[in-house]
Amino acid sequence: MTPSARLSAAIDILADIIARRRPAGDAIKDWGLSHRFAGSGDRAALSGLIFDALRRRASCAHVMGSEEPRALLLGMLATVRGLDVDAIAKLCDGARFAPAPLSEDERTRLASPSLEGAAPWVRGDYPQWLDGELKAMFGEERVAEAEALAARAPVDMRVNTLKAKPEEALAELAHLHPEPGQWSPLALRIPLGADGKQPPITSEPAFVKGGVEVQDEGSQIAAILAAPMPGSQVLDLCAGAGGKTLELAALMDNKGQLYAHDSDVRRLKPIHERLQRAGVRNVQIRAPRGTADVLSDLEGHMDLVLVDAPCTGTGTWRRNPDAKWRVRPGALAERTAEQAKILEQAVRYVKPGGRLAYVTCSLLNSENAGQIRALLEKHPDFSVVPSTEAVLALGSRGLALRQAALDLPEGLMLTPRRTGTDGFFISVLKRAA
Ligand SMILES: C[S@@+](CC[C@H](N)C(=O)[O-])C[C@H]1O[C@@H](n2cnc3c(N)ncnc32)[C@H](O)[C@@H]1O
Repeated sequence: MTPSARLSAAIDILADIIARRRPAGDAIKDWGLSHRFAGSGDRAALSGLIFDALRRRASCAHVMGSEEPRALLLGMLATVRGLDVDAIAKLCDGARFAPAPLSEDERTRLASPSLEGAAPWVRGDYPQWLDGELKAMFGEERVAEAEALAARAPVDMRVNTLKAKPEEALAELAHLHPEPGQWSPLALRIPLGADGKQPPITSEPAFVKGGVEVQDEGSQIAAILAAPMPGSQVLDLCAGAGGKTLELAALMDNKGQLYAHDSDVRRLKPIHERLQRAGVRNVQIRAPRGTADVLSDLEGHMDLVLVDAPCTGTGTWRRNPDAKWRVRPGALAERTAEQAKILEQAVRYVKPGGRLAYVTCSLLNSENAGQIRALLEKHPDFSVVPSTEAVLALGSRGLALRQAALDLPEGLMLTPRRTGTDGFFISVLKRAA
């Protein structure tokens, strides 16, 4: 496909995503199925165009004075990709398969794209209704935080120490130019290619053999700060596909017992194959079975309970820019109610003297510090482990992480701007002995 044809197709797909409020990945996949002539390079380029436009949807609309998919893509070419008006006009020459030529108004706007006087949610590219929540968390820094959330994310890998050493994985992936992580001793960061293209990591022998996993460095840090001890009893209450379960098992060096549960059996499905590939041997999967209480025998026995709670996912907008425009106030209310319920359940499993780690990939106060404050009010036998202590699990890099993160009385907030990771809230609590 020519660059013009790709742009034209991207406009059509973006229209579908916006009109039907559907996930971008699904729309791109469907388009690929009905346009078999497009190769993988075409699909990658289209994804890059669409995701970049979604990342900057509000500011592109402001620059172009229009919410139309064409306006969003043209605005993105000027503001994100730095194309000048002549270069954009060349792509839009009205030829077969190319977008229609630029109008006079489009030319004027693309010649001097400006965000002067735009509201914070336009400059930061987030839904207006979230402004209060983000202000509560970041105050006047919310635009800068949101701008960092609108950038592309690198690919982070975690070395699975059950199968490989960090230096071995670095050597095996050398052709992808990985760099050691800034905070997690297990992290490798792989830079993105041109157009934001990700390398096909899951086809790499290092991945297939279980030596590395794809996992954002912030997520890695969350499991490390939870500090699961080898030989201890640990419950991963919201295990999902097992991203953190695998890391907890590696941190425990396969020693002790790790229980993986999720209320949704479908979410747990991939965990079986992933545990095998990673060489994990100390996990018992406790899948839900109708109305049976599959965790009752764990009550009061856990050294550590990890709650990797369902949340709005606002911290992962770099990776899921379409999700930020789909999230609704009703979803936030639903998530906070679920979180409170899950925390209430989680405390039952923590033994006296044990710990509870609460993690979200949300930046919103009501899903993070608000939940911890409510828990502490109801359960005075729990207290927050001070961040100075919690970060020691990271070794010598811990104190630097604490300085970089937003250090709240209830826990640490990692953000793309502060720590170069996805947004994660991590609170470690201790139950009185
Ligand atoms: C953030 S995801 C977990 C991601 C996973 N820990 C990982 O690292 O890959 C949250 C999970 O919580 C699960 N969940 C929602 N409500 C729950 C509940 N009441 N009890 C247990 N799990 C629940 C969801 O099904 C979802 O898989």
